[in-house]
Amino acid sequence: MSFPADTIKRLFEQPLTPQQYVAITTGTVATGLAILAMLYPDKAVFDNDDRVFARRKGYPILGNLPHILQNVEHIHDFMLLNFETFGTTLSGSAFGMPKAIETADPANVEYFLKTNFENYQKPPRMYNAMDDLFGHGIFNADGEIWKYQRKTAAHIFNVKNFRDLFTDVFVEKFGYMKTHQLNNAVETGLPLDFQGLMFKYTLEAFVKLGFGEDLGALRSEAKLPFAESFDEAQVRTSRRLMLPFWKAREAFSRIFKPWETPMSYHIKIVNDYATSIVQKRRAEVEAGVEKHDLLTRFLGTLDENGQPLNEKQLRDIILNFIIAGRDTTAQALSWGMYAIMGHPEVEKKLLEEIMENITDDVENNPAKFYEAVKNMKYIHATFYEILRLYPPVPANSKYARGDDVWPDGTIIRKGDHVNWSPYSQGRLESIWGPDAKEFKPERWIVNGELKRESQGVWPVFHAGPRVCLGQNLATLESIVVLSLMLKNYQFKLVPGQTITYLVSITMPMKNGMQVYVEKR
Ligand code: HEM
Repeated sequence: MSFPADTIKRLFEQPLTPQQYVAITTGTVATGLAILAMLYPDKAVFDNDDRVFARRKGYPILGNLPHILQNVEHIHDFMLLNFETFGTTLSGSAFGMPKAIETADPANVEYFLKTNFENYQKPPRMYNAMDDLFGHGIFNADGEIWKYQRKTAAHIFNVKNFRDLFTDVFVEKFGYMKTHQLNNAVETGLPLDFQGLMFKYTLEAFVKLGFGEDLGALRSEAKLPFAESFDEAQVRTSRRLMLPFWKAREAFSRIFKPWETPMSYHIKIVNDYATSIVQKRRAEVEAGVEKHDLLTRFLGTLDENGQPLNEKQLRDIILNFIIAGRDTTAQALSWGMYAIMGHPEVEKKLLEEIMENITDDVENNPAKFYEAVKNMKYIHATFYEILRLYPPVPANSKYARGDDVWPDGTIIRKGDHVNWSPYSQGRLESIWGPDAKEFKPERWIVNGELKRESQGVWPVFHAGPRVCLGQNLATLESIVVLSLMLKNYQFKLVPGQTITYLVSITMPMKNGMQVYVEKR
């Protein structure tokens, strides 16, 4: 049977009813989706990459996006599971996200962070998502903008400062914490939030040695509004990085969830704080007050264009250094105490070493303290082991400027995103052996000597030209604090808590950690 041409013409000329319009549109979209689902049955639509990667099977059109959404609250363990199940170099594709190659292979990590450093930069997507909080500070910069900041800051981390200034600040600020929060917890018998206290301590200590200011974080009962907003802005920044379409999602939230405080509110609070520090220092410099801290150095520095730094550049520097100096070390101390409380045999060995080296005389003399720390192998081993299992920067990302081939043969193309996971690397049996998930500081001591792993095997402080500038500072601070705490107090975990991580730029405990404190 065939329709005469004038019948077909009449059918098309008739206006469609709304029902017909909906039916035709739905039919067209459904057919389109069905065709795309056939073409992309287990990966993201338009992912036409012809390279073969080990990977978790995705969903039609959406690829791995549903897996990511399902596991967003424990993404680091999900990544670990993927590496354990499918191999140490993988790639998935997720709708709305750029092509990413994920690796936990130490040789690859060392290669792209160190050997072929020039070929890898921070991902443009990351600059964008992190811009509100980090601006063009050291963590969110490459090239000349990164170089002048690294060069300027490096001057601060010299032996003289470690011996004469840093240890002094760490011991002094511990003294305050001891006579206030810790002794108070002993006397009242009430639990305290250990992580909350560590965040206050490291903030107070870093602001003092970095910017020459006594912030009063330890004096304040409540969390400072600056710290509150700084933490929230970091969590939101990490969501921007992990999930697609962040600009649309945030615009949607502003309209449909008007009760939520917007990112701009938190950014204003942190900006006001950073700007107030800069203004105060400028006034001091004008009044002829001499200081030699990090901020003073940056006030005398020229940027990549040979210009003195403006308020925005200085604000970026302050906030980047606070995250570097506060969050990472507070988390290392919190996860560290958690691990020590769960391993009395480690605590006993630590105490023996502390009692032998940190006598009362040493405890009250920062220069001697600095020297004594150098002999304490077991506490160093414990610190490395803490970072292996609980790396404060648990995952990270780069972007390939050009084609490349990795040591394991993986083909990299210009524009690929490269993700690596110190969290997974620290827990893989293929790297650390069958006891990989156990807390064993002894693995860092071989024939009585402290052993360091290569930066590829243990990238907790990054690797190559961008290796963490503060690693010795963080190690000294952590060892001073752990020594003084364990020498003076015994900590007991309040039962019934869930201790887990919060997914953020770094790896804080999600609900803090309540402990009882007793005098030793
Ligand atoms: C346990 C404590 C710490 C850990 C685990 C840690 C880890 C890291 C990591 C993984 C990076 C690379 C970040 C990236 O570019 O993606 C980094 C960079 C950096 N860290 Fe640390 N850090 C710690 C403590 C500190 C401290 C106390 C400071 C003191 C200011 C500091 C200063 C820096 C700086 C300035 C950089 C940027 C280096 C560059 O890009 O050239 N860090 N750190």
